[in-house]
Amino acid sequence: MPRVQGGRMTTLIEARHICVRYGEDEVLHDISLSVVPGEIVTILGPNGSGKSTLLRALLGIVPLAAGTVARAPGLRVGYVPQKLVIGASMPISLRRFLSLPVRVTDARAAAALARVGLEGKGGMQMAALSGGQMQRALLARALLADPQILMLDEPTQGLDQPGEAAFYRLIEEVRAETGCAVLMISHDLHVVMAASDRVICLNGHICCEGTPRVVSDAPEYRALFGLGTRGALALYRHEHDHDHNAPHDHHCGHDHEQGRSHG
Ligand SMILES: Nc1ncnc2c1ncn2[C@@H]1O[C@H](COP(=O)(O)OP(=O)(O)OP(=O)(O)O)[C@@H](O)[C@H]1O
Repeated sequence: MPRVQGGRMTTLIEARHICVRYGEDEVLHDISLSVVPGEIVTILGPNGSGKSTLLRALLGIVPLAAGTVARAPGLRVGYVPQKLVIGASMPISLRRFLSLPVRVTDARAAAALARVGLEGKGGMQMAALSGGQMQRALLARALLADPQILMLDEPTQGLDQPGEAAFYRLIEEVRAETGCAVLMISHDLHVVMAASDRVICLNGHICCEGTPRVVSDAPEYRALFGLGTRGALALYRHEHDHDHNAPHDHHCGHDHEQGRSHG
């Protein structure tokens, strides 16, 4: 169960030894992690390493083959999916979108739009929003839940670098104002290193985790992401010096406890 100290919840979400299988494939093996109020935790990993599955397991929308996920009672989650595809054939205004699935007052909708820099844009058609505006719209809707934790699945995919940096600045502002925790998936190493309190490197299992500095110095991280400016490319090439096809016994030649800031 999430820990409670002095009447205050110290853990919002806690996964213990979770495994997820799709058919025969075990895509997540023995993952344990927790998120406490106010921290920004980023999950990094190559394509197909199970990042989205992990978020969905934490949200309770994929079944667990093993392990447990505990959420603080009544936990309010704001979920921002990777992207929302809205065809031009589905006319819906931004204002109406904000009332899906829960109707909100005009005042709350206006405040949420103002918070994400979309003041006065409620009348726009969703299909007409730019990529950056769409991500802000998704964030505005997530904020209407008054979340204790925001869960963001690669929220800046497809944005240019200034758009991406602006989006993460916005996330940090929201965290500072509301004290909500943030658990996000990102591919952008620079942003991750600048904006996260804690980084978790995932590749079916947790390869390493800790503060950005600890993780960026970890051999497991360097093997996954390469060094220096090659990093982002190495991510996709997945040059890893240990064998993930071997049984997931965590005998990867490195110490998984090293670099943990929480446990
Ligand atoms: N509903 C599903 N049914 C079967 N297999 C799935 C399903 N969803 C995901 N997978 C598989 O599980 C693995 C992990 O997928 P997941 O989307 O969690 O990875 P990811 O790290 O988020 O990838 P990406 O960076 O490409 O978004 C992949 O091999 C994927 O093909």
